[in-house]
Amino acid sequence: MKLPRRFFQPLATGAPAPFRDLPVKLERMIHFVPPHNEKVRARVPDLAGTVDVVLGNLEDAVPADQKEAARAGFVTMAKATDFAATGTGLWTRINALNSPWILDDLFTLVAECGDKLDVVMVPKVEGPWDIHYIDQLLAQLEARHGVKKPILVHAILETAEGVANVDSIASASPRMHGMSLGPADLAASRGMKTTRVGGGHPDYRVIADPAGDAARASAQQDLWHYTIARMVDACMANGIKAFYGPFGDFSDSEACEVQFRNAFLMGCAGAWTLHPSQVAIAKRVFAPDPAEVAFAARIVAAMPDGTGAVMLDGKMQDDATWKQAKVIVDLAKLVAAKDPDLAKVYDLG
Ligand SMILES: CCC(=O)SCCNC(=O)CCNC(=O)[C@H](O)C(C)(C)COP(=O)(O)OP(=O)(O)OC[C@H]1O[C@@H](n2cnc3c(N)ncnc32)[C@H](O)[C@@H]1OP(=O)(O)O
Ligand SMILES: O=CC(=O)O
Ligand SMILES: [Mg+2]
Repeated sequence: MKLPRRFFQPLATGAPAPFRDLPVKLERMIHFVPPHNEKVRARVPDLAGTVDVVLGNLEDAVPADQKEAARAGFVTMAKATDFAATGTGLWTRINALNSPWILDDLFTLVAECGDKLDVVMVPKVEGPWDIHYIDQLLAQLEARHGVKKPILVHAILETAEGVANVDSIASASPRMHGMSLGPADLAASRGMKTTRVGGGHPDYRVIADPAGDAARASAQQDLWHYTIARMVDACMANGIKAFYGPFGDFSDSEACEVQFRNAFLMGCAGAWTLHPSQVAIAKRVFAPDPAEVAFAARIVAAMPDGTGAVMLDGKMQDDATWKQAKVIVDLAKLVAAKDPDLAKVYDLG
């Protein structure tokens, strides 16, 4: 373990110092773009103003013979749009550490557009050693190319070993931005018997005891509850953000919304959107409900210094519920700063 006083030191001479605190950003959706697909890439300048994060994906879903085209497409895409001007994050998902592409991914992207790149998403992270490797390499590349602000790292939680090491991944480096659940790779890694990408499964249920001839009540359970809870705890304990990942059935927007909402209620900041139709769902879900915001604002106003006990509509409020209310009001303010329509609805002054 590194000494605490060395934790925030740059890992290469000339690399920017790591952030002490993460930049505060609204990241309701991480929108995946296939950069080798010229048609989709052409939509990025318009897309940039409508999503919180544009991610150019270099890993799974990019055919092996198009990895180089995806990398080049990402560089073109990064240079063509001023993402910072629209308040949109620019991320990439690099190839896995054991793949033949990762070195060229990082060498090319940091050299060509390191100053525009906010976050590198790292797939199939197994433990803190993977983050340490990327951390050191990024520091060397930042130093070589004179990158001014540190590029953050986001891990995908998508292997059984990664879940076993989730706490030490979350605390591995000050470069950690957060973590996303990757239900597809995780299902495979765990030997789960499903071909779905996220969401529920009709066969994962509990049933009531037999009671004569009456039909036994039965309810579907949430396959992802345990992992999302572990991920949220690991992230929040380390001051970083948790995200739900992909929902693969684009035809079932209702189920996508339920999966996103469960993640939101559990503490996630956002989710991946793989298709334009999922962007509106993420915007709807990852912004607090106006009635909840109004009630939270009343709690904050009723306890100006956040201490004591008061009654509101028959419900007891104290220091703990004040903190709950603060989470909602702070998020509403962040959303309102970006969304004038919701700013009017929230009416937080
Ligand atoms: C499962 C584990 C994981 O790793 S998930 C992450 C990896 N997967 C991805 O990144 C997939 C990202 N999405 C895509 O590549 C496309 O959405 C795929 C799946 C190929 C489907 O595209 P397509 O067949 O064109 O769908 P469509 O006809 O319904 O599209 C309608 C219009 O929207 C466009 N579109 C599609 N996807 C995106 C996107 N991600 N971002 C921006 N635009 C997108 C299409 O080009 C199409 O445009 P137009 O109306 O023809 O002009
Ligand atoms: O990369 C995402 C996943 O679900 O696998
Ligand atoms: Mg994956």
